Amino acid sequence: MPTVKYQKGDTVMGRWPGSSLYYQVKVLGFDSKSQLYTVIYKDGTELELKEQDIKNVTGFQTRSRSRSRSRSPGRRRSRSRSPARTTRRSSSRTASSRRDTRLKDTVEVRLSPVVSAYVALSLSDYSILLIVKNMIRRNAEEKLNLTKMILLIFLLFLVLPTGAYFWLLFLPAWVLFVILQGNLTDPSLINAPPPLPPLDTFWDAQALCFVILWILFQALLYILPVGKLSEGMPLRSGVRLKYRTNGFFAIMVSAIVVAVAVHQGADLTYIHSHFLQLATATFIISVLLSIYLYVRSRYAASEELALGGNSGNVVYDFFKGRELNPRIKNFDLKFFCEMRPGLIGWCLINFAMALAEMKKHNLDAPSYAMILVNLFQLLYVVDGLWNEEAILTTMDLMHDGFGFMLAFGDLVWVPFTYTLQAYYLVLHPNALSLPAVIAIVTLKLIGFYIFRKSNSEKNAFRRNPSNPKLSHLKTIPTATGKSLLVSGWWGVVRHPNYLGDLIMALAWSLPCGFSHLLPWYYMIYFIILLVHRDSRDMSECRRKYGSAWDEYCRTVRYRIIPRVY
Ligand SMILES: NC(=O)c1ccc[n+]([C@@H]2O[C@H](COP(=O)([O-])OP(=O)(O)OC[C@H]3O[C@@H](n4cnc5c(N)ncnc54)[C@H](OP(=O)(O)O)[C@@H]3O)[C@@H](O)[C@H]2O)c1
Ligand SMILES: CC(C)=CCC[C@@H](C)[C@H]1CC[C@H]2C3=C(CC[C@]12C)[C@@]1(C)CC[C@H](O)C(C)(C)[C@@H]1CC3
Repeated sequence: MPTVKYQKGDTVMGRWPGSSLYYQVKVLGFDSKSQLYTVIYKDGTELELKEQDIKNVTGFQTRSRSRSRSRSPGRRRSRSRSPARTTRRSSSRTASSRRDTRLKDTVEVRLSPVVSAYVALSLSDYSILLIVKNMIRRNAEEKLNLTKMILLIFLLFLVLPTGAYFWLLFLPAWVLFVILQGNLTDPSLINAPPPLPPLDTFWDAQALCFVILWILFQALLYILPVGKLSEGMPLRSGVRLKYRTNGFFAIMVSAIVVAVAVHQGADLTYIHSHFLQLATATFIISVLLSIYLYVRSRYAASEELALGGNSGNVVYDFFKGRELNPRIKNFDLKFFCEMRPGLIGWCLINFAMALAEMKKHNLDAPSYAMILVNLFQLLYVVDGLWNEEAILTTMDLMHDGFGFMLAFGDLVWVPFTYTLQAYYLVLHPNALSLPAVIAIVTLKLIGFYIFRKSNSEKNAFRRNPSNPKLSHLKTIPTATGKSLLVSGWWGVVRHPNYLGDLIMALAWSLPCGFSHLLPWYYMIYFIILLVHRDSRDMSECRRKYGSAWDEYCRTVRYRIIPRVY
């Protein structure tokens, strides 16, 4: 390699992809075509890095002594000494922000593609594989722990590229399954699926027109120059995109329009009687949208792509999503789909189910159970839209590509499975005593309080770390320049917002009673979703923040439920 800067066999410092951490690596070779160096970390991990992600060891040793003791992140355990190890915890914002400024020069991260054994995996999935690898080793060392092993198999299944094929088929099939179950007198999540209805019952052109009209109506409300223009978090390029956060306005206008339509004689119980056809129509739209997203992502610049979902495996990338913020002019497709048609549609469907219940059982008013489910979920959605800006600091908006998973999740999964409790109650009434109502309402309020307070605390901190209202909170500085909250809600557990969300989910299922598992589906799904998101976030944060994250985990020991998990 005569003209290249680093030679085969050189020991250099290589940037760990997606972070600002450098580890000692050995150069194995250089590919002049791709201009990438193949390097090997101490634990045997091979990666391909760009020249700009490599530095001389000498510069590092003079800058910081502790750096020389680093190991690669793949091997790092909680006690490891990694380059970004921070032992000092700062309770003063000034101290941490001073350090933040000093470290600014290490913030910019340019990723080099990972091309090796895990070619089809995203980087976060790659980190999950490393966790799984560690778990297998530890499980072999310790005694086999059944729960850990189940989690392990589940995680492996989620990250394997072949998993994408499975999920592509499973998710729509599951929506169909629960919708068909909800129509049975004796639904069951564990019995064999009911026989498929004839194919033509799935299709209804009118249902498709209604869905298209609904999406266009929401798009119109979204583009109206009403409400705040909020800034998203800085992208890798440093740019901050602007988002029209007028979700609360959108749900208010939608409510007025629906009320006027009902007053004019529109029969919303159509939604209950054509639930399957509406779901099919929305599914078709989500598939078309995902195809469009995939095709346009092929023309997107590399800095516009998410870190995951760019494996080269078409099915996997189609499923995960490649482009981070696909936009048509200022119209942000991901933000719109996540916050508008499905979310507001969820409330519309719930309301229609309440009307269907009244019609079916000749009631003057919906049952207590139906009222509770409607009000609880309405509160959840309205709160999400009122605090719409906070969504800009969540994982989906900041890190995930927009592909089938989110398009289908936002447009089909949310409105057609999150409404299952209300859908179930139409045919399966459940009488509630007053004390039961009071107990369930109390539970919901507790969950909501934890959820809202913790989300707002993190959002306020991420938007302005020097916010005087947060100056009493302890923080841990990290090598990226961002700090981590280590007291307040984020000092109780690592995901207090998930805890609040789970308590609320419990309060949503309780009104439906215990006769069937179907209305508990959301609770079960949600536990799986949040446990998975938590591990994904853990590995993502470990990769980003290195040993500062390990220190956070040592200080805040539990993930979601204090002293339990
Ligand atoms: N109903 C549903 O179907 C559903 C599904 C999923 C999620 N949710 C809800 O949506 C909300 C957002 O969830 P999310 O999954 O996006 O995760 P999140 O908890 O809002 O975001 C995780 C991110 O927060 C930052 N963070 C973590 N620990 C921190 C600390 N100690 N101090 C400061 N920042 C910290 C990290 O990002 P940075 O460090 O990069 O900022 C991390 O990646 C949650 O309330 C969740 O319950 C609802
Ligand atoms: C297809 C599958 C199984 C998964 C896709 C996940 C997707 C449905 C969720 C991922 C993030 C979720 C989310 C909300 C709704 C469901 C998701 C999009 C949320 C908009 C619900 C309202 C809340 O107030 C919120 C905090 C704004 C939520 C943000 C995350």
